[in-house]
Amino acid sequence: MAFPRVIFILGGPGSGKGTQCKKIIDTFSDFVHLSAGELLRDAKNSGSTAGELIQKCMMEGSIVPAEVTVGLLKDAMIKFGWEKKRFLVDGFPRNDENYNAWFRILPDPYVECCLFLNCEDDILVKRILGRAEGRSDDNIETLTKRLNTYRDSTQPIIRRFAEAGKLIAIDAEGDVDTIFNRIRAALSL
Ligand SMILES: Nc1ncnc2c1ncn2[C@@H]1O[C@H](COP(=O)(O)OP(=O)(O)O)[C@@H](O)[C@H]1O
Ligand SMILES: O=c1ccn([C@@H]2O[C@H](COP(=O)(O)OP(=O)(O)O)[C@@H](O)[C@H]2O)c(=O)[nH]1
Repeated sequence: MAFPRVIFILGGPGSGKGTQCKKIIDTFSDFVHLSAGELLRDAKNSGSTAGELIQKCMMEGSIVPAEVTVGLLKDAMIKFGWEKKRFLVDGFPRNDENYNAWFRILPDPYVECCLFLNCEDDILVKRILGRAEGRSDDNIETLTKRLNTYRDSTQPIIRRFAEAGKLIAIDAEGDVDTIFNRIRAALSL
């Protein structure tokens, strides 16, 4: 049985995960972009039973329980063709619970690497407060909590990938195309 190939994309809120994933899928047709945050927002808006919990976590800048997120990611991968594509899993795994659930629930998927978009907090804040998507969590109060969650829960996961020899760190400061070229070079695309 073939397994899906996965590249996790991590980085702080506003580090450019969505922007760079879009550029990758627009340029290379064998990639599929799965944003964990988008899947959660879609589930919330479609009246899923987990909707209230998702809304609460997003407004608190905390992390939705893994069984919800992994279920959505798994369903999306199956929909796109489980073993045929290279999946860019954006914004996940964000904490130990996410990380452990991924490997517990999914049948030993092949994780190529974790791409880490590295960006200082002051730039993250500027980008998020300038993002014009009308997201209810893009306000300074929730953003402060998201940055704390990123530091306390997600950065240890990034270190975990580094220790496993699976981390590709990218300088995510600069213009969008310069960063995209760094990613292409790092992934040999
Ligand atoms: N390299 C960059 N320079 C300036 N602004 C950027 C850059 N990359 C992304 N942005 C902008 O910053 C905001 C956050 O980017 P986004 O890709 O949504 O980040 P994330 O998915 O990591 O939260 C968006 O408004 C986006 O247009
Ligand atoms: O695997 C995930 C991905 C996202 N989120 C929630 O969704 C929010 C927005 O995440 P997204 O990746 O869309 O945006 P970012 O914060 O990186 O800009 C986060 O603050 C979390 O509350 C989550 O709980 N688990």
